[in-house]
Amino acid sequence: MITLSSPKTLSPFSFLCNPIPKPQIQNPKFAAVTQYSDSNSKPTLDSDCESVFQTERGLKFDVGGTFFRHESATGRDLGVLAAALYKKSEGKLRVLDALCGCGIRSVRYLVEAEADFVLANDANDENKKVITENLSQVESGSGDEARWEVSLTDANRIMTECYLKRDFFDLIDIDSFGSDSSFLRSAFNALKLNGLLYVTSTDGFSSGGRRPQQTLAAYGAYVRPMPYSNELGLRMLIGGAVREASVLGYRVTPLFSYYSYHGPIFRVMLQVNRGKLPDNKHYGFISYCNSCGSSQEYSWAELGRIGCPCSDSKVSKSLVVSGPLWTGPLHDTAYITEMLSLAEEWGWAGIETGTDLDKLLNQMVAESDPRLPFGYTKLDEVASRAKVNSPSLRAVMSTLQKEGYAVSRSHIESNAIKTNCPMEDCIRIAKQLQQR
Ligand SMILES: C[S@@+](CC[C@H](N)C(=O)[O-])C[C@H]1O[C@@H](n2cnc3c(N)ncnc32)[C@H](O)[C@@H]1O
Repeated sequence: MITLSSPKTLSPFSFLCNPIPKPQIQNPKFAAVTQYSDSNSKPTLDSDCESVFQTERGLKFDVGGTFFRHESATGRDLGVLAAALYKKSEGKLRVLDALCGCGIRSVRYLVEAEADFVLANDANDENKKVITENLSQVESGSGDEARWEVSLTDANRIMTECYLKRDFFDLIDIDSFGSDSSFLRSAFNALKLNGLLYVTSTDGFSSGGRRPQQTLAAYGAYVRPMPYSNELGLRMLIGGAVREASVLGYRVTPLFSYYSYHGPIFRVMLQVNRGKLPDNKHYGFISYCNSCGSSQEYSWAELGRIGCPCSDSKVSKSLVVSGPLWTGPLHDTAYITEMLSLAEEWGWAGIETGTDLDKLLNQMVAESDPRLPFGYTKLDEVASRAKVNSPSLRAVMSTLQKEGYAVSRSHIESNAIKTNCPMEDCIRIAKQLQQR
């Protein structure tokens, strides 16, 4: 009988109970998941293998016929900053770039974050030439000194193989199309304790609440339409990871959460440790009342009390509830502050990759004020409820501050605020501003 021992999982046999899934490749052309059972039925990618060169943060690389988006550069910047902070504090950094495309992230983790080792993996073997060429810009080393390797297999397969070899990583980057849920379990298994898992969703349609059955299947959350749908997208992504982690006896903490409307893309950096979520804290339900515009948070123990303070006869029709999902902080303030300092030290504060990183990180710090509730309030919604023109963001924020409310902008939605001011007072302020 084979006896496997694992230093970190509850059941060393969990993998044997869940054999390696059949190869599953996500088709970059249609951003949809296509399951195939043998290599002959792989989706074709129309790759003409011609070199197409791009630059990012001064690094030149070939994207050839691979899936590459310039708009994802900010997500790459944030990943590199987190990786560099990890290397600084832990002194070592081994990265698995599990769905690497052309390998741009792998190169950046090596060059900018000074990773000791990067395993660049992509299931599409047509990407091999481009990935290898790009990585060849970095000295490869050999044997125990190897700085990088390329592998061309299914992400679940490589992560499971690494786990079985007890070859763990400090950072795993899952840059998938659609939902990353199918990769989570093997990623947790292949990650070191205290390691970082950078997860993705590009599923903006689902976070809008129009496909609750799909969100239930992918993230274990029944998501309904609410005005702050893109924040719900981040919260269901974290919530899905919380659930999957707890199955294996792990606890995840979001270090930062990033939404970009290009794609759209939802990215979250999670720190993974042993333990369970205490008393389901931060993993619960959110309600929104279409009638009065107020939102509430409920733990599992409070489910029987779901209702709305406006409690008129329309409540049952007006109230929508989503969950379970992550209701805790989206960012760790101290951590983003460190990322901001590093970005400034590197001279990255500007807009070289399309987003002003300095502004973004400052907004993330501001929106992580613990006095601010989940969600954001769109000024268009306030204006429509107040029956006035949309007030200026600056004027609303300054009035709220004068009245003693906590308020910040939201990096997710440009014409929205995060505030602990109730909707009825936002409406009053919008009316007052109109009269001036
Ligand atoms: C969003 S792209 C990656 C982009 C890249 N990380 C970047 O920053 O430019 C997703 C990649 O995943 C690959 N892929 C799809 N399904 C996969 C699977 N099951 N395992 C490994 N790679 C997969 C695709 O070939 C594609 O290159």
